[in-house]
Amino acid sequence: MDKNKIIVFDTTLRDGEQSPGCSMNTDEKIKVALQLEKLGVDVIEAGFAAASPGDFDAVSQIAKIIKNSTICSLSRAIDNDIKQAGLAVSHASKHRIHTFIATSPIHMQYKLKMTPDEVIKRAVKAVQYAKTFVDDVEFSCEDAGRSEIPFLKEVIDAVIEAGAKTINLPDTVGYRLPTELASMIKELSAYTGDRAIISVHNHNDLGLATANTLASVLNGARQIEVTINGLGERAGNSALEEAVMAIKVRKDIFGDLYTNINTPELYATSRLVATITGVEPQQNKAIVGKNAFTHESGIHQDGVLKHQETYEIMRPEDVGVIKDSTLILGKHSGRAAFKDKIAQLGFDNVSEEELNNAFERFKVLADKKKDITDDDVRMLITDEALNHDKIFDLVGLQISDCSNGLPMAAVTIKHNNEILKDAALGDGTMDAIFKTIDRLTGYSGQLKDYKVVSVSEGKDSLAKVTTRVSFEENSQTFVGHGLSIDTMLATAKAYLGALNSYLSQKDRLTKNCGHQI
Ligand SMILES: CC(=O)SCCNC(=O)CCNC(=O)[C@H](O)C(C)(C)COP(=O)(O)OP(=O)(O)OC[C@H]1O[C@@H](n2cnc3c(N)ncnc32)[C@H](O)[C@@H]1OP(=O)(O)O
Ligand SMILES: CC(C)C(=O)C(=O)O
Ligand SMILES: [Mg+2]
Repeated sequence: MDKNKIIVFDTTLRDGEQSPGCSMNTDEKIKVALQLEKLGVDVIEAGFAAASPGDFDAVSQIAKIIKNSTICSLSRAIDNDIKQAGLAVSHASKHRIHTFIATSPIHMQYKLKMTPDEVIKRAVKAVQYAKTFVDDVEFSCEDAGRSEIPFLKEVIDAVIEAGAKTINLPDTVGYRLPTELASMIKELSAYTGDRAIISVHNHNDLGLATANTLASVLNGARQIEVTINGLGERAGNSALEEAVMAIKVRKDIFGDLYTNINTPELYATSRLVATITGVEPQQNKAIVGKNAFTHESGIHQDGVLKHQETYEIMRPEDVGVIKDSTLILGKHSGRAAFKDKIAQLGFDNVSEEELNNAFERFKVLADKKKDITDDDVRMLITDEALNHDKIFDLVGLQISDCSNGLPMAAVTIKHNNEILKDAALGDGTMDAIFKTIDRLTGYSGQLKDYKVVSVSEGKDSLAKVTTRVSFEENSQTFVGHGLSIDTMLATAKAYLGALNSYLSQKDRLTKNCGHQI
């Protein structure tokens, strides 16, 4: 084992997906997993296989596709959870089961209603059962941050004896301060020695997740559990991009410690996750926020122009932010320049069909919009990749809405080579669009969330609409994406996109596991 290597365990697809409104379908999860592999993540926690047929399917598909990262599934210390996890990851070339049970007095007494002895027995049994499926078993002491150290030592001894190779000590509720966690990890990693790898998984309830992760690394943790954009339950998890860049930038502190992360892929990964989930990182978010490398005030601009390092501790290109793009695209650009720009932006898995469609849309856009920015191109390509399952395809939209009139929408949709047309009145233009689409498709969606952002600046900016819709009572929500210079057109596309996502997931689950959603 390399003592200086920090194993990066990404849990965007599991803990990240636990963020309210961040659920992804299998296709979307596969896209994120492929990007995480390209980023150089060591372990991808692809989901919680026993949670639902959709989760099981996503973990299994990812296990079949990813070659270079270990694929892991979470499971409670319950036989059926472990079995589902074992079956789902079995296809992977490198696979792991991550099983857990809470070890803090408050969780054991009130949630599990178990004595500490029962918890140890259950933990041992879980690890032993997981070992019948895979060799690589990780055990987590949930709420380790509020657990008693002597008890943690007992659990550690017992699960290592049962075969666990990684011991995760999560600060599940983000309670600890860096000094406290540093001393806990120091004591427990010294206690564990070479018997297992100590991992940390810190939540951000007090805004200290990354500080806690770094303090732990300096005190013996050799695996960090992190998420892209810091997504995760409640206030989120420690952000992968923050922890990795801190280790890289502060060589004076971290010495020979290193990760295998290909940092120029960080920005593209962050954009992909933000686009798929519809959850944008705040503008001032470290590393990947819109303002992370923007200098507004004169003194700062003067300093950066004279010597970049006066106000920048890392180069934007180190994290994949391309600032001064030399290749400007406009209405006279051809396919070659467009293709080149896509490669420059880091997209190397684009199919010929996606490229051609995006190029056609780029030409239409270039007729309407003077400057095509890198963000416009990035969005066109991502939008093509996310909307390829066009079971219902929007062909035309007409709307009318006056302050004293009746909001009306007329929609034309292509479905199975048939053209469907209808019109409806609504309480507003959007309502009229949704009602017409519902009537045409025969599916009645409930809109749970709607967001519109402008992709770049200016009145002619592209509008990017994200909808979150559920199509069955109290069921999972599906995300749809729409991109257009016209916000209402983008809205209609996003609503149909959510329906297409629902239908293709339903179809996939029926084919793959005989389950209905
Ligand atoms: C800190 C974390 O992030 S933990 C991971 C959180 N992720 C998830 O919960 C994934 C989504 N969850 C789900 O889909 C569901 O909760 C399921 C399928 C996992 C379980 O559903 P249900 O069987 O209906 O149980 P429910 O969610 O109501 O309650 C959880 C049960 O698991 C028990 N439990 C919780 N953690 C563990 C554990 N690690 N090992 C064993 N049992 C556990 C609880 O005590 C409770 O048991 P009880 O019903 O006897 O009181
Ligand atoms: C299941 C564990 C690792 C977890 O997510 C937590 O404790 O926060
Ligand atoms: Mg967690």
